[in-house]
Amino acid sequence: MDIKTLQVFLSVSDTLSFSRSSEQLHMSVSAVSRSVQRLEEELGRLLLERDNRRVRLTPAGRDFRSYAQRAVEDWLRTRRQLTDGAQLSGEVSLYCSVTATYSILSPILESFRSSHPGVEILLHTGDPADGIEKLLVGQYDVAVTGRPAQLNPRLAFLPLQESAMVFCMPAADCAVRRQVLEGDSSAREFDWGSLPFIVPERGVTRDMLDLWFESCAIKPRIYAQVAGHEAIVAMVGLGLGVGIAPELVIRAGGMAERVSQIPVWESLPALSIGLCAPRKTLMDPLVKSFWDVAASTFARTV
Ligand SMILES: CC(=O)[C@](C)(O)C(=O)O
Repeated sequence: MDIKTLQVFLSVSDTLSFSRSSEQLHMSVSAVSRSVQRLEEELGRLLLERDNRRVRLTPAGRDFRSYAQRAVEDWLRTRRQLTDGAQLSGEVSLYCSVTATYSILSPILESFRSSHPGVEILLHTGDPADGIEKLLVGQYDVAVTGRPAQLNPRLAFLPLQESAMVFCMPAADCAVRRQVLEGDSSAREFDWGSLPFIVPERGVTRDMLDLWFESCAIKPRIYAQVAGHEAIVAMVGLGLGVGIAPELVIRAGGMAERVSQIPVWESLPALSIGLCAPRKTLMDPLVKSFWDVAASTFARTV
């Protein structure tokens, strides 16, 4: 049994006519009929009932038809992916945080590498807050970033995963933790202004936090401004202050045990994490194929 045989069977099960299928497939009627017959012999079951007037699917034929449809679709898709990928060669440059390399990029790269073996990925890590700027000056093709409230119209954004933004404090007993626990952080009147805050230097999450401070009428005490959420989580874990970070970064990093969440009266909006690229760059078939693989990888997991 081969794919061609399955295609012949599917055609006859659609047209319910050997002669119409023979025209459709550019084969002789006897070749179509032989092909179905050989399939039936191989399976030891009758798939099509024929009499002089008409052709009908048997119950076994109906079952086999759904298998044949799946097998043919699967084959066509795989062939398309392999041939598309084999034809493409070149480089795609990516910019993202260390956390994003293993939590977001690794499943994408796994399928991309097998479907596009000729394409090389150049990966650079750094503060995700710089991603958009770097794309706009043409330094990279694609970045993993949080979605800004206002996206520059020259950029496209593909959302892949949502992550809650979490306020965190040191998990071990220390002065900062005691200071938080002295009051009720989930109450509106909690004194946030006296806590040493470790905040992102700039970027989407810094903007979110500034808005939050403003809407809650809090004048924060900024203890440190750092690049990258991993550094915030590490500093909080060391007992230096309280901070914010996407839950994904806390969970994926090595300090998850050393920080704990601070309950809040009003939470920050969730961060939409995804791929960002200049619209112009997306017209490059290499970049577009990476984008498409990312979309289908995450469509399966979300
Ligand atoms: C925005 C982003 O890339 C992450 C994974 O959330 C991060 O590293 O902060």
